[in-house]
Amino acid sequence: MTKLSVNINKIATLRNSRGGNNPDLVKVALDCERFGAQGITVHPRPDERHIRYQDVFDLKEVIATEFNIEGNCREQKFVDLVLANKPAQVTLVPDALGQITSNHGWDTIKHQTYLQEMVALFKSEGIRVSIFVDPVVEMVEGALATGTDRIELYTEDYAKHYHTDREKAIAPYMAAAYKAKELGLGLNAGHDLDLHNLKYFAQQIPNLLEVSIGHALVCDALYYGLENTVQLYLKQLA
Ligand SMILES: CC(=O)[C@@H](O)[C@H](O)COP(=O)(O)O
Ligand SMILES: NCC(=O)COP(=O)(O)O
Repeated sequence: MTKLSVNINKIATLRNSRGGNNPDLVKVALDCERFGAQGITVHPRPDERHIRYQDVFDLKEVIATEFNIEGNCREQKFVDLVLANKPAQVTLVPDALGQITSNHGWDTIKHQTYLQEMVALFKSEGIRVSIFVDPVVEMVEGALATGTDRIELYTEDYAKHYHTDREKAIAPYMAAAYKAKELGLGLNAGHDLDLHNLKYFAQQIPNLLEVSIGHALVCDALYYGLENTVQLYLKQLA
């Protein structure tokens, strides 16, 4: 079964817009768990525009499901944060400073030696590692050589083209997923997955262990409420 990890970045964005603690990020995380989510994802960025570094410590105290921290390991502050909190999983994402949102995966061939070092560091602390990659077979093969446990397929392109030609949109993801399966790499996916495109993705990618979903899920919660929305997403994965 594919696990749903709710990315709560956008809850932090809303909270930060007024400087207080409404909505309460920790409460929302606990409610997502209570409503059935099997994991919580955060992606702290260096400017702390949504998730603050302190949020990670606060969440780690209380989260009972799988805690996934995403970010760029080129920033020492991120590495220190992950090592101090020892989440179930760290997802390595190669974002530039000030980037609005993630827009590409790692080049696992060019940065292989560096990634090997980072993967070994996190794994030596008992943290499962996932590397964010584009749906390109060579990048999956390169990921294997880093020693990573999993890869996360960057799904923006799939989401963008789903409504025009979903067979064509899913094709590179299926090729990457089958390569990961053949190589024994675990498979996650995320970015712009939503209530329209999720079911087909999960049906076509049978070895999908986890999806992390934030932006669309939080938008849907405005209309359906958080509990219904988490349930609706879980239903797409059933
Ligand atoms: C790695 C990934 O695709 C997501 O974590 C996405 O980057 C969310 O980050 P923002 O909420 O800052 O857009
Ligand atoms: N790893 C992807 C993620 O956590 C959520 O991305 P999005 O649903 O906010 O696009």
